[in-house]
Amino acid sequence: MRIDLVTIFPEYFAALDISLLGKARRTGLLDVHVHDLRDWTHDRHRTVDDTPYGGGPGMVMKPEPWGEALDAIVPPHRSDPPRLIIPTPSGRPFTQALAASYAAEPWLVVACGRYEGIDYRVVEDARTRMPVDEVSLGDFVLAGGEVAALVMIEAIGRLLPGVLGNAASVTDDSFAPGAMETFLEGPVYTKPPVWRERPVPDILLSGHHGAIARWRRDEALRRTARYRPDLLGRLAPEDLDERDRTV
Ligand SMILES: Nc1cc(-c2ccc3cc[nH]c3c2)n[nH]1
Repeated sequence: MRIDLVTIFPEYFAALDISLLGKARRTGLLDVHVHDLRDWTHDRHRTVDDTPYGGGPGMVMKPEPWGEALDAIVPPHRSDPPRLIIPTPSGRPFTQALAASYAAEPWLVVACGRYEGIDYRVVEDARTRMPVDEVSLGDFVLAGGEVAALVMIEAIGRLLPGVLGNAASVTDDSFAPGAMETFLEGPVYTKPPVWRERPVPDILLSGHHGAIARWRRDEALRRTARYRPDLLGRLAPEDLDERDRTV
C-alpha cells in the first residue's frame, strides 16, 4: 500500500519511521511519502492561508497550493486514482470497519488541514477525479489533521497482512468484524502470577481453554455494558445466552 501525506508540518510524520509502521516501511509493506504543502507556493512567504470569506475567526487554507499539490501527486486523468482522505471534525466517523476498508486500498492520499480548514473547492475539485472521504476521529477538535492522520495510518497499517506478528491479534480486536465486533476487549494479564498482592484470575491459569474463552467473553460483555452500553444494542438476542443476563 502507498500512502501520500500532504501537510505544512512534515516533521509530525517522523513517528512513521519507528515501531510497527517503520518496520512495515522498511520491509516494503507500506510505502509512505510525506509532502510539504509549501512546496507548491510561489510567494516569498510561502503563504498557504488567507482570511475567510463571510468573516469569522481564524484563517482558511488557500485552494491554489492544494490544487497544485494534488495535481502533482495524482496526475489528472489517472485511470487508477487513490482515495483522498481528509480528516475533519465534520466528517463520517472513522471506525475499525472503515480502517479495514482502507487497508484494502492500494493507494491513499491524506490531506492534513490546519487553521479553520481547507477551502472547500479543493474537496469539490478533487471529487471530479478521485473518491474523497471526509473523516472524523471523534467528537473533539484537534488543531490540525496531522494527528488524525497518524491515528488512521496506525489503525490501517496494523491491518495490512504481515505487519502484525500475530495475525490473531487483529481478529480479537475490539470492534473487529465478527463475534468481537460488538464487545470491548476485556482485561489482559501476564507474568508474574501475583503482583503487589494482586493475583491473576485463576481461570486464566487453569488451562481450560473453553472456560477461559467464556470468562473472556463475560469480561468483555461486562466492560462493554459499563463503558459502551450503546454497543449492546447491536447484539441479536440469539447472541446472548442465559449467563449473559447475569453479567
Ligand atoms: N475528529 C477530529 C478531526 C479534527 C481536525 C481535522 C483537521 C483539522 C484542520 C484544522 N483543524 C482540524 C481538526 N479534529 N477532530
